[in-house]
Amino acid sequence: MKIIVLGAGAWGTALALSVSDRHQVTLWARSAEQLAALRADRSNLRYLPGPALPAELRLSGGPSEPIAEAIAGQDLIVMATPLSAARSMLHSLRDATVPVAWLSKGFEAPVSNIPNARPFGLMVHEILAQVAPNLRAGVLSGPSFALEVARGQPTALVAASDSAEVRDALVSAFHGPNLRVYANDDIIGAEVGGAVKNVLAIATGLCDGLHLGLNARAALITRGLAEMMRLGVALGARAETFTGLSGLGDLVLTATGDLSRNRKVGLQLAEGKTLAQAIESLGHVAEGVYCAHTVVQRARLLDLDMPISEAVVELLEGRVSAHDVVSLLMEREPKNEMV
Ligand SMILES: NC(=O)C1=CN([C@@H]2O[C@H](COP(=O)(O)OP(=O)(O)OC[C@H]3O[C@@H](n4cnc5c(N)ncnc54)[C@H](O)[C@@H]3O)[C@@H](O)[C@H]2O)C=CC1
Ligand SMILES: O=C(CO)COP(=O)(O)O
Repeated sequence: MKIIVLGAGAWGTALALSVSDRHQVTLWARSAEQLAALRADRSNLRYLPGPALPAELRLSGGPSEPIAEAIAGQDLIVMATPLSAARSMLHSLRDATVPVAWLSKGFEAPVSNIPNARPFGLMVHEILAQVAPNLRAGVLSGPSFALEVARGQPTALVAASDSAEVRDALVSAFHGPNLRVYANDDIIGAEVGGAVKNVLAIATGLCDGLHLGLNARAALITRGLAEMMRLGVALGARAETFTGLSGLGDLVLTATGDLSRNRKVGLQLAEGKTLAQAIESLGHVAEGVYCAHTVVQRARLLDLDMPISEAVVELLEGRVSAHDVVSLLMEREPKNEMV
């Protein structure tokens, strides 16, 4: 199979190199500088230091090879950019005739300069319906730190799409000895899980950075899962998807794993760093920072209670301090668990 991965950050690089022994894989970098560095180093020192790029992995990109040229003749196109690039990338791919998958996990920031745009941020499948309705596409999600996948450590993913052809293409492309890829037709559930777990990982990082203890962390993960499920079901997802890889699976990984950038943001805010300092020190995207506001905004429009996500927004937007977030959550009125 010929696969092109558009975007040479940590995750695109890891996924591309992990299957380059079995497929003809091209990793496409946006800028000429990034492409030159990948070619010179045969490693992605900026975004994924450590793993070498296998000799079989093809490298392309930069202005001399725009997306339209790069995707010609490919069997599968993978968008490996942050969510903020999804709209423009889907626009460039709108006439593609082969399956397309995206890896980003989040909600877009609200777009105000698009005629008839909804007044709240969208998930990628909703952007797809606006800008590329004829594309056959889906998301590849689930608990997967890039570095572990690049090292060949066992990982399970979920390929979610309403198109069986797209699900099958993703399983054929990525299922193998180190990666298990499960199919799911609940794309809403997969996208809500992937986005909300990033917001919750900021909360859990904060909790651990403040040394609140393991009881508090377990409570945050469990009540966070309830929030994720509440929003997802209200948006049209199936409840059971949230007990799967893109829900509970990715929430546990991101909330507890120190490789998580979102968790690191919470840990650094607990240390007294500013949000700008935390973002600067990462050098990678932490999607929870950019989608927390939208998660809460969409929940409010649906009249849903998401207190942990609300507390993260209060913190990120500077209205409460790290220490006050705890009282914000603990001093709430008692309520029934299963509502
Ligand atoms: N790193 C990880 O372990 C995982 C990340 N993800 C998700 O995948 C997405 C990408 O994450 P990472 O690769 O880790 O981010 P990263 O911060 O390591 O790299 C982002 C890459 O996207 C490129 N980029 C940005 N805008 C672009 C555009 N318009 N066109 C082409 N390239 C562009 C940047 O140059 C950079 O190479 C995020 O939404 C993240 O939540 C999902 C699973 C695992
Ligand atoms: O999505 C991820 C793992 O599944 C990566 O999480 P972070 O973006 O928080 O590093």
